[in-house]
Order: sequence, then structure tokens, then C-alpha cells
Amino acid sequence: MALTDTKEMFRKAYEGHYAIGAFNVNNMEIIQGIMEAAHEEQSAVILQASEGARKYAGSPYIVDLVKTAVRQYPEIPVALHLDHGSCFEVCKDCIDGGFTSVMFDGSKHPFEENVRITKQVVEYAHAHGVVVEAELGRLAGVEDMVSVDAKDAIFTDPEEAAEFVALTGCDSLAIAIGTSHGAYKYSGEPYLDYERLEKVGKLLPNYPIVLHGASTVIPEYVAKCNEFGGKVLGAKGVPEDMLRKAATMAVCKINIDTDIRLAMTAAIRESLVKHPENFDPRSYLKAGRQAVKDMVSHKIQAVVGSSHSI
Ligand SMILES: O=C(CO)COP(=O)(O)O
Ligand SMILES: O=C[C@H](O)COP(=O)(O)O
Ligand SMILES: [Zn+2]
Ligand SMILES: [Zn+2]
Repeated sequence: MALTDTKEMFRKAYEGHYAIGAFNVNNMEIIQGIMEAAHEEQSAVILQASEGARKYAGSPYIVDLVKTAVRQYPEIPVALHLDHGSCFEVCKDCIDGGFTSVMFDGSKHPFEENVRITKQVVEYAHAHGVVVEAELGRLAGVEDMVSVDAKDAIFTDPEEAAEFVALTGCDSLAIAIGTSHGAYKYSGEPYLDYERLEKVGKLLPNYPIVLHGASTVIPEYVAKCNEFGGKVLGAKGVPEDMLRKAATMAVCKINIDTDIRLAMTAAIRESLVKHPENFDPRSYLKAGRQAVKDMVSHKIQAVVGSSHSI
């Protein structure tokens, strides 16, 4: 199978009450680790590149590395997705460059402006056989969300979500229900607004919802980073059982970047400290790649639940 879009994988995930893991890729070792895990678990997977990843590696490198990986595991459905495209031009560049899915993140814009640009991206993408993820609601800085007013101000409004999808024709929608990006998601108790997710699911039946900021910030990797000279303090993510529950609901795509960063950094730190005489990058990058693979295998089994689903 060549690279594919996300339609079929989301359809099956929705019906099967699981989700597809969307993992951020920045280099060859990360791509290889994720693909080895997807192959071992016989699961579809989404490889996503942010604007930062495209700048770091060079977009054609990412596209060609992913295409090479897809040739190696022809039975694994793989989508190549743009993560958080900030404008029409970046989305167009990815569509023209071989991506099978793009996100336009207009969440910082007023509703009408978000609708306008999302529509423009959808029009171009669909004409080129590419699917579009959009975003509504604000993900950042949810500090111990307690009051209903505070939630309503930041989280996605279910009725607006339904209206947004109807107006734009986007193929999936990222919503804000309590997650946030990075390693420091909650200063108090972890929280996900399932009631809101349920409402969105009712208003948008059979429609794939996306959860950004869905790393667990796996404690053993944080501990290992710190054991081998790192300083990652006070990090907290979304517990696995909470994500698993969301995956059984309307959530079909679970975004994971921070857990990759932590797994890879922990393994590289350990390797460098344990083998101070070594200066061959292949040695510590191999350890990093193995950690990515192990972490992604675990996610596919225990969090997104997509093992043996192809
Ligand atoms: O949402 C993400 C990428 O778009 C990643 O989220 P994390 O920072 O929780 O891994
Ligand atoms: O949501 C953001 C992703 O974690 C990508 O991060 P990045 O822009 O630093 O590549
Ligand atoms: Zn195989
Ligand atoms: Zn994100």
C-alpha cells in the first residue's frame, strides 16, 4: 500500500471504538522506531510533521524518509500529515509535496476567519485527494480548570463545532477538552471534559475527533532523564486510562510528541552516561530509536488500542 489518507483508518477506528496514534516525526530514527512498532503491532499509523519539523529536516527529506518506510512495510496503512499548519500556503506546499493529510490550525483566529481559511484549505486539499483536519477551541494554559465559565471560555463549544464542520467540510476536527501541549499539562489533577466530548459526538455522528496534547508524560522516562543528568521537573501528562476512554468515544486520532521526545532523550542520556568512551552517534541513536519503538508499541496496545486492526 502506498501512503494513504486517514478516511479508512478513522472509519474503522470509529466503528471499533479505538483511535489511531499520530506521532510527530523529525528525523530518520524517529520514523524508523514508529514504523517498527506499527509493523510489530500490525496497526495503521499517522506520521505527522510540524512546521518546525519541516524546517529542521527539510520537507522533502521527511516525505522521502516516510515513503521509504512505507515501501518497507507495504501492508501497514500510513498517513503523512502536516501538524498545525498555520496558513493556506504551508498546507498547499505540503499537499503539493506529497502529504496525504494536512491540518490547518486556525484556532487562534476568530470563528469566521477560521472558517474562511479552513474552507480554502479544504477546497484545495479535496481537489488533490488530501484530507483536512481543523481546530476549534483553545488548548493552551488550562490551569486547574474548575469553573464552568472558565471551561466555556476556553474549551470547544459543541454546537459551534457542528456548525464549523458543516460550514467548512473539514474531514476531522481537533477540539479542546482539557489537554494541552508539552510536558507540563496540569498543575493539579488531570482533567478531561468527557461530557463535552459526548455532546460533540452526538452532534457530529460518525465524525472523527482529534485530541492534541495527548502525551502521558510517562514517569519512567522522566525519571530516567533526571537519573542521567537531565532536569525535567514537575512534568505531568494525561493518564493512560483517561486517553483510552476518550479513544472509545468519538476520538479517532491521538497526538503524541512529548512522549517521543522524553523516551528518546532518556535513552540517549543513559547511553552517553553508561558509555562515556563512545563517540559513535550510531550507538546512542540506536538506543534512542529502540526507546521510541518500545514506547510507541506500548501506546498502540494500551492507549490508542489499535493493535492488530489492519
Ligand atoms: O498535539 C501534539 C502534536 O500536535 C503533541 O502533544 P504532546 O505535547 O502532548 O505530545
Ligand atoms: O504540537 C506541537 C508538536 O508537539 C510539534 O512541536 P514543534 O512545533 O516543536 O515541532
Ligand atoms: Zn510485514
Ligand atoms: Zn498539537
